[in-house]
Amino acid sequence: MPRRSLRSLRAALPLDRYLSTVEELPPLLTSSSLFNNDAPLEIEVGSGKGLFMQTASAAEPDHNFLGIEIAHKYAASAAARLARNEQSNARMVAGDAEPLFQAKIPEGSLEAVHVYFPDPWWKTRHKGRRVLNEAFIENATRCLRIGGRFHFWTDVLDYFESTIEKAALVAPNLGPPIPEIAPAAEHDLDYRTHFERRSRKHRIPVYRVCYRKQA
Ligand SMILES: C[S@@+](CC[C@H](N)C(=O)[O-])C[C@H]1O[C@@H](n2cnc3c(N)ncnc32)[C@H](O)[C@@H]1O
Repeated sequence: MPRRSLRSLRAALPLDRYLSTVEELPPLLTSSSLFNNDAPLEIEVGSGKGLFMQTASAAEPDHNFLGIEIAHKYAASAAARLARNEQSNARMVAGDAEPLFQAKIPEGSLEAVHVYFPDPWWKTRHKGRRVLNEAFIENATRCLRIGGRFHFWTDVLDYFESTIEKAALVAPNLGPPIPEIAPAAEHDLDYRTHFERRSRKHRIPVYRVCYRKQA
């Protein structure tokens, strides 16, 4: 039997509760404005097809999850996953995370920021386009509550090392980098993200770190 395309799946699902453009967002992004409650808010930057958003929001029903994905096609696909699972504690924004962290997220408000397998921008002249630049690291740290977590995983060693160096310089209050261990995966949904699944299945090393913001 032929598989249904992403497009036809999306057409059948009302995504209004799960997908917003930047223009449709409230002035400040908080649990109260987005989910009408005061549960801890976690944000994923660059959700891709949304595996993390699906599994994390199901595993932590007492937390809210906002995924920010610049590619509308992927943001809609991730939102469709959440809609299919009727995940009331998670939603997607189709847009650029950087200005949102600069202007729309209150200081000290977030439980966690997740950045998994950000685009590496391999060429030296393009590395300035990496989402984990100094300004973003500073803004994300400012938006975390004391004790809040910053997770960063990648399979690009140079990106991993330079981000750790930048964080130590511009956001010393993130504290020391704490290595994270990925659990064994028995099922395709056991990976943190689609890119993590791909890397591990191809035996490509993955570098994982978590920070906890200090007082
Ligand atoms: C390499 S993919 C990884 C996707 C997913 N995190 C995973 O691990 O499977 C990086 C994603 O980040 C998104 N992205 C890049 N820059 C972004 C930005 N400034 N704001 C939001 N999303 C961004 C890209 O569109 C892409 O979907």
